[in-house]
Amino acid sequence: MSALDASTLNGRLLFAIPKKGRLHEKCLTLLAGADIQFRRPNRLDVCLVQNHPIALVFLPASDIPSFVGKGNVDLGITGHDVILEAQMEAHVSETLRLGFGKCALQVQVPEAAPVHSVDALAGKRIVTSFEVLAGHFFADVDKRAGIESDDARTQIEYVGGSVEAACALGLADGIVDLVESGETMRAAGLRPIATLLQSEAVLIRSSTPKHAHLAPLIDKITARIAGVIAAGKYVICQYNVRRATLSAATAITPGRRAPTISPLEDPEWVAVSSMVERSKMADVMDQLVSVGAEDILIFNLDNSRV
Ligand SMILES: Nc1ncnc2c1ncn2[C@@H]1O[C@H](COP(=O)(O)OP(=O)(O)OP(=O)(O)O)[C@@H](O)[C@H]1O
Ligand SMILES: O=P(O)(O)OC[C@H]1O[C@H](OP(=O)(O)OP(=O)(O)O)[C@H](O)[C@@H]1O
Ligand SMILES: [Mg+2]
Repeated sequence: MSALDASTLNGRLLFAIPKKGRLHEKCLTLLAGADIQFRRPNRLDVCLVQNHPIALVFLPASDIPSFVGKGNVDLGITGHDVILEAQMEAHVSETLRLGFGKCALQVQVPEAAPVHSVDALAGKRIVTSFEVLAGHFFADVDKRAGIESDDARTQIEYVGGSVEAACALGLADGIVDLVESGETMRAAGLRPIATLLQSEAVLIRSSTPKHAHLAPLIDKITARIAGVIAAGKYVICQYNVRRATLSAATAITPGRRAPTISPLEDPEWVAVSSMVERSKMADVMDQLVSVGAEDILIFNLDNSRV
């Protein structure tokens, strides 16, 4: 493939995808589920989609909010946390929560430190990749502590990664970093003392789009991605139940709109089919058994439009 230039991209919807890190692989799975076909030549961060007038732009997750917010890129996937850090929440609309990349931004201190609330960190040194959010948070802490002189304020220092090493290296009294399983935090001998925010991956578009003609394609891609996400979130639960206990069973599986009820050859029995949240599936099956349902089956969904 020849090198890309601006004319090749002309008229195409630009869709930003995290080029590395925790969100990258999950985004590729989503694109495949939405049938967005592309071949990414080695090292190239822009590539054309074969079956839609779209170009994918592979960028660091933290740069995506400003590209979309300023309207250079039409659509993007990134973390809610980095939208707030980039101060782009007024410039992008978060149109879909994607259910992955879930984590919390927390203040952490060494296990053994005699620090039990953030107020004890007023005027101390904080290392983070989230200097804007940490700056606002500790400005409030300083205010509560009555710190007014610039010299006495909590110092916020930016690092690009491996934030958890800062305390052990003697660079910080505390850090502000993301926590998912807590494994990194515990391995670094740290414990959380406050949570700034919860985050997950989101689909975003510009609040002031530059390319009005792309709106229908943006809506179509959004609907496809929503379908893939819903297919992962729900299962189909099918079972047989006596007509006499049907209402008790359908109260357990009301479905999204209503359960499908089909007659069986035996007039005393019916088959019920209903969408159930995957996370509630085991509980729902237990409850169905307790009201006399039989032959309970669970089916995965490959895709959906719900
Ligand atoms: N441990 C985690 N679990 C879940 N989501 C996470 C985790 N760490 C980061 N994220 C989410 O992923 C986004 C991108 O962070 P990540 O650290 O993966 O990117 P990066 O810094 O570009 O990559 P890398 O750290 O590999 O250089 C974050 O803004 C956050 O929303
Ligand atoms: O609670 P856990 O499941 O352990 O996840 C949290 C870790 O994940 C991220 O690091 P990443 O993998 O992006 O490495 P980095 O520090 O080099 O950015 C984050 O900065 C934490 O260090
Ligand atoms: Mg990282």
